[in-house]
Amino acid sequence: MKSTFVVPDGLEPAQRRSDALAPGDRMPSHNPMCFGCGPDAPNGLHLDARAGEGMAITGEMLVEPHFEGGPGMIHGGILSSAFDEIMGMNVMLMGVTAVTAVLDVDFAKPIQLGSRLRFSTEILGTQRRKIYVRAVAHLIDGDGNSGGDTGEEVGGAHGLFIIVDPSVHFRESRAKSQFASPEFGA
Ligand SMILES: CCCCCCCCCCCCCCCC(=O)SCCNC(=O)CCNC(=O)[C@H](O)C(C)(C)COP(=O)(O)OP(=O)(O)OC[C@H]1O[C@@H](n2cnc3c(N)ncnc32)[C@H](O)[C@@H]1OP(=O)(O)O
Repeated sequence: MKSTFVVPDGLEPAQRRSDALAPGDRMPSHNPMCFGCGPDAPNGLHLDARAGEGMAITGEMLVEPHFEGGPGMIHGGILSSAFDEIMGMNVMLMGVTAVTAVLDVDFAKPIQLGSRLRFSTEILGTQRRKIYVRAVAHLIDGDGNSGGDTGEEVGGAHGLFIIVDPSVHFRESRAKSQFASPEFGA
C-alpha cells in the first residue's frame, strides 16, 4: 500500500473486549440508518462485517450502480466511506466509542461498478485516546468464495480514531436520530 500516513512507533497493543464477538460472527450495525453499515439506509453501502481473529475484522460490499463516479467506476468518496466504516467497526472490538480524526486512502486501482470488494482491517495499536487502524480492499468474485484476500488489491487505508465519551460527543445530535443504538453509544 502506498501511503504518507505516519504510524508512530511504540504503540500500545489494543485490547479486545472480553465479550467481543467470536471470529466469523457478523458485526452488528451501530445504527440501522448508518450510511455505511445500516441495513435500513436506502442508499447505503450495506457493509457486511465479520469479526476476525485478534484485533482484525473483514467486510464485504457490492459496488452498486448508484455508487458511480467516473463512467462505470466507483466514486472515490464511496470507497473512502467504506474504509472509514469498516475501520470504525474494527474499533468496536475494543468496546469503546471512537470517531474518525484522520482518514488516509490509497486508491490503488480503478474499481468498476458491479465489483464485489472484501475489506480486511486490523488495529495496529493505541496511544492514549488514539487508535491506529489499517485496511486493504481486494476484489472477490460474485459468490465471495474464491479470490478472497488473494484477489487483486485495489485500495488501502489508514485511520486515526479518537476515543470519545458518547454521552458528551452526541449530546446535541442524538435527538436528531430516532434510530441510534444505545449499546454502542451512537
Ligand atoms: C458514523 C459515526 C459513528 C460514531 C460512533 C461510533 C460507534 C461505532 C461505529 C463504528 C463505525 C463508524 C465508522 C465511521 C466513523 C466516523 O465517520 S465518525 C464521523 C467523522 N468524524 C467526526 O465527526 C469527528 C469530528 N472531530 C471531533 O469531534 C474532534 O476533532 C475529535 C476527533 C473528537 C478530537 O477532538 P478532542 O476530543 O478534543 O481531541 P484532542 O484532545 O484535541 O486530541 C486527542 C488526541 O488526538 C490527536 N488528534 C486529534 N485530532 C487529530 C487529527 N485530526 N490529526 C491528528 N491527531 C489528532 C491529538 O493530537 C491528541 O493526541 P495526543 O495529545 O494524545 O498525542
